[in-house]
Amino acid sequence: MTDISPVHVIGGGLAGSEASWQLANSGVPVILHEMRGAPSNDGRAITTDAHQTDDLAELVCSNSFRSDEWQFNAVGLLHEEMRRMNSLIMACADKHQVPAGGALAVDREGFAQAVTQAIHTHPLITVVREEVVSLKNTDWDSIICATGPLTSQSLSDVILELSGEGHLSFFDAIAPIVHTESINMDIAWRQSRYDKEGPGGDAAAYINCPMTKAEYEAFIDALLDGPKADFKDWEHVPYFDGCLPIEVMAERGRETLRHGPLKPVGLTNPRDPLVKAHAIVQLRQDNALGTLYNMVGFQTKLKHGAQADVFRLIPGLQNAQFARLGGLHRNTFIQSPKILDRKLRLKSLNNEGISLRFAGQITGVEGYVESSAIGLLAGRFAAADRLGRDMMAPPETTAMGALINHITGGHLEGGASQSTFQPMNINYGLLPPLEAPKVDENGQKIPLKERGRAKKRLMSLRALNDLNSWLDESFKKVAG
Ligand SMILES: Cc1cc2nc3c(=O)[nH]c(=O)nc-3n(C[C@H](O)[C@H](O)[C@H](O)COP(=O)(O)OP(=O)(O)OC[C@H]3O[C@@H](n4cnc5c(N)ncnc54)[C@H](O)[C@@H]3O)c2cc1C
Repeated sequence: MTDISPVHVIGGGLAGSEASWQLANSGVPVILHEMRGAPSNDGRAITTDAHQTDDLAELVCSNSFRSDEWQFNAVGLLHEEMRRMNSLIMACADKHQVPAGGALAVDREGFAQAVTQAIHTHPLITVVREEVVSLKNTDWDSIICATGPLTSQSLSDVILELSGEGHLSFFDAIAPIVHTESINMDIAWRQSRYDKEGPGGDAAAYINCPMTKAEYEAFIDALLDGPKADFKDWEHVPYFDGCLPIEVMAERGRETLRHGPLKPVGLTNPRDPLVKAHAIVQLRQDNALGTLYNMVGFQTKLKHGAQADVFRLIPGLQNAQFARLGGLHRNTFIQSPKILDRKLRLKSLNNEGISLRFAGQITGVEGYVESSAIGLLAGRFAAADRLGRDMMAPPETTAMGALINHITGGHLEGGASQSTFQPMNINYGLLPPLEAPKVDENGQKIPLKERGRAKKRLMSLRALNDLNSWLDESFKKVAG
C-alpha cells in the first residue's frame, strides 16, 4: 500500500482513462469516477446522448484515429509521440487495429474493452461508478476533470460557476481555418477595416479577399445549393445572432452577407484602389505564430466534403488548404486560454490549495487522439505535483507541446465581444514554421510541388528529436 493520497479523475472516456494510466504508472493512486453504468434516480443506468456502453474509452462515432503516418501528417506525429510516452490509448489502439490503409482504425469493442480491463486491473486505480456533481467542498485536493463534450448538466453548472460567466461554451460554431501560406497574396491584401489599429497596434491585421458581383452571385448560389449536415435530435443548436451559420444568413436574402461579414466598406484594394469590390471576405489571424487565419463569420453546417469546393470559389482562396473546416456541434468546452495555466490547472483555484486540472475535449482540443494526448499530459502534470517534482510542458515544436500551447496561450483573440477560441485538431499550422527545404539530404534538388511535403517531414523530425531531448531531461530530473 502507498501513503500517497489519490488524485481524483472525473470521466472515464479517452482523456480520463489515459490520465489515470499515466498517474498510476508514476506510482500515484487514482480514483476514477465514471457516471456511465451508475444507477440514476429512475433506476436506469446513467449514460450520455452518444455513448452506447459502459466501457471506458468508448469511441462515440467513427472507429478511426486518422492517419498513422508520422512523417507527413500531424496526427500521425501525435500518435508517435504518445507511443513514446507509454500511452495506454495508443497501445490498445495498436493491439486492436483493423485494416484501414494509412489510417489507424480499431475494432471499437476490442479497443474499449482492452482499455477498461487495463484500468480495472491496475493495482493503483479504483473505478467508482457515479456522477460527480461538485468540484469543491470535498477533501479532494488534486482533480482532473475529463468529462468531455457531453459533460453532465449538474457538473457543467458547477464548472460554469467556477470558471466565470462566458468561459464555458455548450456549442462550437466554428469558422474554417486556413493555412496562411496557401492564401494567394497576389489577389488578397492585408488591411484592417478603416485601418483601425488592433490591440497589438497593427492596422493590417486582416487578410482581405475581394469579389466582383459575378463572383459574389456564384458564391451565394453555391452556398445555398451546398449539402448541409443534419443535427441529431439532441443536438439542436440555438442560433445566436452573433454566430449564425453563413448559409442561414444567405437564406435570409442574397444581399444579407454583403451587409454583414462580407461588407466591402472601409477597405481599399491596393492593386485597384479606384474600383470598389462588390463584397470582401476577411480572414483574421488565429494563432500567435501567424500560420493560421480564420474566415470571419463563416461558421457553417455545410457538409465537410462541400466546404472546400464552395470556399475555394473565393478569389485568393482558390488553392486554400484548410487546417480545419467549419462546423456547429453540441460541445461543452471551456475558454482554456483565459482560465487555465500552462499546466492545465484552473488558475482561480491555485491559491486555494486545490489543483483542478482539465483534460480532453473539454479543454478545446478536438478529436479522439488530441483528447487522449491532453489526458496524458494532465496525468503526468498531476503525478509530478503529487511526487514533488517539477515538470515543464513539452516544447512547442512537438505536436504535444503545440496542442498545450494552442489551448493555454497560442490562440489570438479577435477582439470581438464573443471569444474566438474554438476547438481544434492537431495540424502543422500549430507548430512553429520552418522554411521548405530546396534540396534533400543527398543534396538533390526537391521539385517545387514536393517541397510542402518535405517541410512537413522536417517538422516531424524536429518534433521527435525535441520530444526525445525533453523526455531525457525529464528522466534525468527524476533519476537525480
Ligand atoms: C457525437 C460525437 C461524435 C464524435 N465523433 C468523433 C469522431 O468520429 N472522431 C473523433 O476523433 N472525435 C469525435 N468526437 C469528438 C471527441 O474526440 C470525442 O468526443 C472524445 O470521446 C473526447 O474524449 P474525452 O475523453 O474528452 O471525452 P469522452 O470520451 O466523452 O469522455 C468523457 C467521460 O466523462 C463522463 N462524464 C461526463 N460527466 C460526468 C460526471 N459529471 N461525472 C462522471 N463522469 C462524467 C462521460 O460519461 C464520459 O465517459 C465526437 C464527439 C461527439 C459528441
